[in-house]
Amino acid sequence: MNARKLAFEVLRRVEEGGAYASRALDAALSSAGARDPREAGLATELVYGTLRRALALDAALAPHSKRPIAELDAPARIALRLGAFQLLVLGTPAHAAVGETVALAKAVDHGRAAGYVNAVLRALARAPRFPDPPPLATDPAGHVAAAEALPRWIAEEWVAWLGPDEALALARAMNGPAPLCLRAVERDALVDRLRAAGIAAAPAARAPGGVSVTGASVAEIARAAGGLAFQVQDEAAQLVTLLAAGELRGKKARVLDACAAPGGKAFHLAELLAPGSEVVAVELHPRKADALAREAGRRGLPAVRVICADAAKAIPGLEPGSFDAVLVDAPCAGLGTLRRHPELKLRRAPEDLPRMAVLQREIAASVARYARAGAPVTYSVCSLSRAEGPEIVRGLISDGWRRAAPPGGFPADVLTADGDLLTLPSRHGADGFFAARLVR
Ligand SMILES: C[S@@+](CC[C@H](N)C(=O)[O-])C[C@H]1O[C@@H](n2cnc3c(N)ncnc32)[C@H](O)[C@@H]1O
Repeated sequence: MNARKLAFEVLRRVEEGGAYASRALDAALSSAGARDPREAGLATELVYGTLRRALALDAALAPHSKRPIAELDAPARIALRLGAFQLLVLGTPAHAAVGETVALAKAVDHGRAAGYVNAVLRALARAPRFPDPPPLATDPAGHVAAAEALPRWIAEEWVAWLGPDEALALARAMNGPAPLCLRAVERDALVDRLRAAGIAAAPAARAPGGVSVTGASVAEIARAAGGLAFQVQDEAAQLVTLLAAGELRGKKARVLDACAAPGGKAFHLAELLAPGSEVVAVELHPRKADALAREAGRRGLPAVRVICADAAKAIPGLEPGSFDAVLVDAPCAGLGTLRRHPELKLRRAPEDLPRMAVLQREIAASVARYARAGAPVTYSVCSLSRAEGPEIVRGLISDGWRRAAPPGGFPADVLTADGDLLTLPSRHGADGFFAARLVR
């Protein structure tokens, strides 16, 4: 396996085919078969690093390119970014970074782009540097954007919401590796088994079912778990479910999960409730709804009942006022997950936020009718923007909802002054989530 070639092909699938980087990389690594772990590690670093740093790499390449990097054909742009990442971040010697990248470009488009890639990379190799960011004090968003290769509109949003220092720390954390966290009903037994197999595992800091693992793949964990059930799920996602379930933990209850696939929170809810409970998992897309139902069956969770429906409208078969809790884990821009999905930096646009907010507001307002009087409705997103978080809550409050107290013992360090959940990779290590628990 050639790590650079594999990374180049994965990056093309991401940019030209709209694939998720994590899925395209996993698929490419497994179809490359028996592999050298060092080459797999390099391929992973090249894919994630190039996507995370793409905007800064483009800025470094720009003075050496007659045409704007964004306007080049995708294979040339990807080759240039890959080469620049090796020169500027990995410190790869120029002959290898340039020569091997040009060889990749030669293999596509009858080698038309190779000469251009060669000339631009050679020029960069003579003066290998990123442009200096403007000072944080005078241009905070410009600094955050340039220093951490973040689109300026996201930097502006985070600076306005969280302040320049937190925005900078957050943008930096989004360029780091994402932790691996699991959820298990038999958490302590799982930690013991993983440790016995030589895997570094520890109880997560806040979620009672959470296990933090370092240095092992999911396949290695599954082998070491020896049949103990677990699910890969970030700690912040676990906290959202705990907020939604609240005092219902261990009790028989009916809970509605209005945006449910792939099912992490629905399965967690089913595990938290007493036997005889029901978790109605609603999902818009038929293929995702089918996969969710199959996975619930595979996990032996009969409490999960899947309905394929649009949660922004009346849901067939459901009685208003009939649920003890409602969770709205709404579709969102995903800005809290840039560590795991760095391609979102390039794929998202400012107009996504108001567009998502309209949908989020519609879904939340529509499904709230299914909560019985006094039952909590928890609204959550794995995104970090005011439009998708606090402003949605403000709208619901103006419609007559009020904030409910978080469940007893809920970790205080993930709660804002208003009592909403806000997790930041920079502060909590977990993914970026916003959630609010409301009642009427
Ligand atoms: C953030 S994801 C949910 C993640 C899920 N709760 C979990 O923990 O695994 C949002 C889901 O809502 C679905 N969705 C989008 N629009 C919807 C709608 N109008 N009604 C129901 N589901 C919708 C998406 O297909 C996606 O699967």
